[in-house]
Amino acid sequence: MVPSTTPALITPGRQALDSALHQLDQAAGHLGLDDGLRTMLATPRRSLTVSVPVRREDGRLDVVQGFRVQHNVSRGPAKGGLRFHPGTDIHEVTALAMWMTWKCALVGIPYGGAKGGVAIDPAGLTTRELERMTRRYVNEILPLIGPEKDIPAPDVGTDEQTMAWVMDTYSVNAGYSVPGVVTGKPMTLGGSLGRNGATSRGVQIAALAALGRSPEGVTVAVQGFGKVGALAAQYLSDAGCKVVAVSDVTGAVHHAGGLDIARLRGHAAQAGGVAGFPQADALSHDDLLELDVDVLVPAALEGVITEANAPRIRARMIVEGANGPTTPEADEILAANGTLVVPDILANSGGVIVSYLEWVQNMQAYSWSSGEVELKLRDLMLGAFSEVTSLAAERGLTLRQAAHVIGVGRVAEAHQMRGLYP
Ligand SMILES: NC(=O)C1=CN([C@@H]2O[C@H](COP(=O)(O)OP(=O)(O)OC[C@H]3O[C@@H](n4cnc5c(N)ncnc54)[C@H](OP(=O)(O)O)[C@@H]3O)[C@@H](O)[C@H]2O)C=CC1
Ligand SMILES: O=C(O)CCC(=O)C(=O)O
Repeated sequence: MVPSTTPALITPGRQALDSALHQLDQAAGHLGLDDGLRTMLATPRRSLTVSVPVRREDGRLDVVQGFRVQHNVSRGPAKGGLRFHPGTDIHEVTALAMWMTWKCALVGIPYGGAKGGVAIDPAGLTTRELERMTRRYVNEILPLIGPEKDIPAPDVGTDEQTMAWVMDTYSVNAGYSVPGVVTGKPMTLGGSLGRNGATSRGVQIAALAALGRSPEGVTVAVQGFGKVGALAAQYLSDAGCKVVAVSDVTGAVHHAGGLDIARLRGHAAQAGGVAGFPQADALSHDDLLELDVDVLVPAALEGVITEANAPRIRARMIVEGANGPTTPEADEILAANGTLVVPDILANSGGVIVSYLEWVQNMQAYSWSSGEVELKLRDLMLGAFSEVTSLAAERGLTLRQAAHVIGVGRVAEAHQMRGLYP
């Protein structure tokens, strides 16, 4: 079922899609789904590629590609983030949209899966250029999105300011304010308490649940120090773990006695990255992934744990803050070596869970306290965690296989009940 690809055409995005299709194929096998339904689940429902003109401050006109893929809408409106990254392509966005479908089904929120992206480096644009580009991209995907159709949110390279521009562009076209069209918004535009740190809080909840013992002194390495990685490091450190290493594009830093994460966040904000943090030694990007730690949290991009480095991974547990950081070949090696992998669609589901809570608040024009949001987040995540670990134990599956069997199974059931599948 995994389509064959010419080696010369294999981009990181294509590799991510191949991984997602492989995981679907395995789950479909466990569920005994027939070929027609498998093909339906492997195929995005809607897939849009757009050209986005970007007028630069010096008058130049660049044209970049943008995408929005709705992988599945059988359980509700499509939901998923917007990624601004130079390496983004249609394959990557399709893979990320497919993972959103299984993630929403796994944690039991009434959404399908989507993802969007623009192949651009936001750090290379001025704020005005970024705003113009975002608004133009949103205008291009306008027919697809809406609070009852498809609701974007932040991902790599986007933030609450981006979401504010999405909300405004959509609202200007509608003629009235539509806060429910996007989540991860600033509080002043209808954002939810707790959304900023939600993915990281979820990573902490998943890691502590998987550890099943006191976090005191548990050693952690975190790859990626953006929205997810920095706060995951903070929350794990707050819980008593010793975060010994973190990295971002500027480099990796290590301190065996434990990094002061609050100080490191201050340094990264000032210096533009973690490199050069005075209370730590420099480390290579590759070495960070191979440190002898209790917990490794990949929180950057896909395909960083592969068959090449998996045999050298010494972490006892991997908690996937990122989407798709581990390839299927690496998964097999890690399973054989006894490394527990808490899979992305479970470990990083805190973000979309609180996005759902934000959307529910928007649709009711009502707001919940941070305590209420946190309680609902914990309930949904721990409920899914317990279902995944029980099924894994019962059927002798890895946590990723069990999570996919549950997520894919729920979507397949929705198709069958609706009769969309003849
Ligand atoms: N934001 C969210 O709510 C959710 C995000 N995710 C996933 O989490 C991951 C991170 O997203 P998010 O934190 O939002 O993105 P950000 O853009 O906020 O941060 C990405 C981070 O990754 C770093 N990075 C990129 N490449 C490398 C590399 N090769 N080695 C080390 N660090 C690297 C970046 O470094 P630098 O800053 O120096 O560029 C940055 O610190 C993605 O996989 C995303 O899909 C999953 C669920 C929800
Ligand atoms: O919050 C959301 O809606 C989606 C977050 C996201 O893109 C993800 O979970 O990968």
